Amino acid sequence: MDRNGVTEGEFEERGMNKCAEQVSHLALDIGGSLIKMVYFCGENSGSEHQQGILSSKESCGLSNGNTNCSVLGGKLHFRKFETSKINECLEFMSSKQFHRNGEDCHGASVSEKNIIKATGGGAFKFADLFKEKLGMTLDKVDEMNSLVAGANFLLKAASHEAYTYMDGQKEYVQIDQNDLYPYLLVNIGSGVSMIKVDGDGKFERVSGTSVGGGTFWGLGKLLTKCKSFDELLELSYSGNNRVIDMLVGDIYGGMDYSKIGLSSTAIASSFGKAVSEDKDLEEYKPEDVARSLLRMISNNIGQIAYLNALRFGLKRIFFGGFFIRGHAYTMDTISVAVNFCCCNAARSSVVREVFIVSHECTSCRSNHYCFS
Ligand SMILES: Nc1ncnc2c1ncn2[C@@H]1O[C@H](COP(=O)(O)OP(=O)(O)O)[C@@H](O)[C@H]1O
Ligand SMILES: CC(C)(COP(=O)(O)O)[C@@H](O)C(=O)NCCC(=O)O
Repeated sequence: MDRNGVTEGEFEERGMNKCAEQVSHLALDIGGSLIKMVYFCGENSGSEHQQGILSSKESCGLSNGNTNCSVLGGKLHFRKFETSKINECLEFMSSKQFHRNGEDCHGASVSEKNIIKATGGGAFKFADLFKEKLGMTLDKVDEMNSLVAGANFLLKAASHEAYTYMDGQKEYVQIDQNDLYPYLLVNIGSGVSMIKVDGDGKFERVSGTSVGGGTFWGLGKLLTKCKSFDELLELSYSGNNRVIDMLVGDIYGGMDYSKIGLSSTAIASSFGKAVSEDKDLEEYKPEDVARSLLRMISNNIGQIAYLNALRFGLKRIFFGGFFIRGHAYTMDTISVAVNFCCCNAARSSVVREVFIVSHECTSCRSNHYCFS
């Protein structure tokens, strides 16, 4: 896309340079697969964003009477880096001189400015590296606490943040703040955590599974030779899982097993066809393998989530984490898995609503949130 003769990459780059002096908040989530970075970049005075919803004090989180901050509006920028390429993240931070930012807002000492909030396992693993390379100290924040606080905040403060996804239809839901709790939060990252949330700061991690986003990407990489996660996702769009999965109909001669509520098209055994067919991996199309894998993992997560909702009598499940990435087929499979379990449960279903929490800016659909 071209904006006034400036390509998108340049646009972002120029914006970044412009805001190098104006970054007022910076925080990191260093997970098993990805580093997620967020920073707030204020707009110059006189810009069209003057009417920003963040006042100078609010945007800087100040309560000490310091009104030096000139930020009136701006953007929350989100960036991601692969955790295995942490040096790219360090180089980015260094090139943007993040460790020198904040004077305008905080009037803080150099040592105070060099402390940044960080969550995820990497906040522990890489603390020394950040100190050594950038002179920054990571102020570690517990990842479950952050996850729940973030989900509660988004669900309450941002409209159009959660949506249901069924049969290709994305439907944003209006959350009644007085009827939010309890809910099950399913975070699909490298692994999967399932958390029962009862209120602000009131939660319990009730379950999880190691078969998560890392499994999809790891197995997918080995089986398809894809070089990137996006390539693997793209591939799964065009695949047909029925080529490799063993369906109920394959076992029952094309018929449903209606007595126990299984249709002929239901997957009886993921990758099961590969057992009876005398084929090597190379004889299967990578797109079919990718599709089977995505269905297997998404189904499994959906089913475990459903069982945990049933276990605690929860009527809502929210799914989040970078595995989903707004990918239609992933969301559809998760929704179908939950509904499949509901329909097949012996007693009446408890789960009534399945929501996917979005990751994008709800106003411009890009990877930053706009405050204007
Ligand atoms: N660009 C990407 N590179 C690698 N993994 C990605 C990417 N986009 C989405 N993913 C998926 O997201 C998962 C990581 O999700 P995330 O919520 O960031 O977890 P973590 O905190 O463990 O890194 C990966 O395991 C992979 O399945
Ligand atoms: C250890 C973790 C909390 C780390 O979070 P992540 O980086 O995967 O987002 C997560 O990977 C997890 O909950 N794994 C599942 C472990 C299990 O319940 O079997």
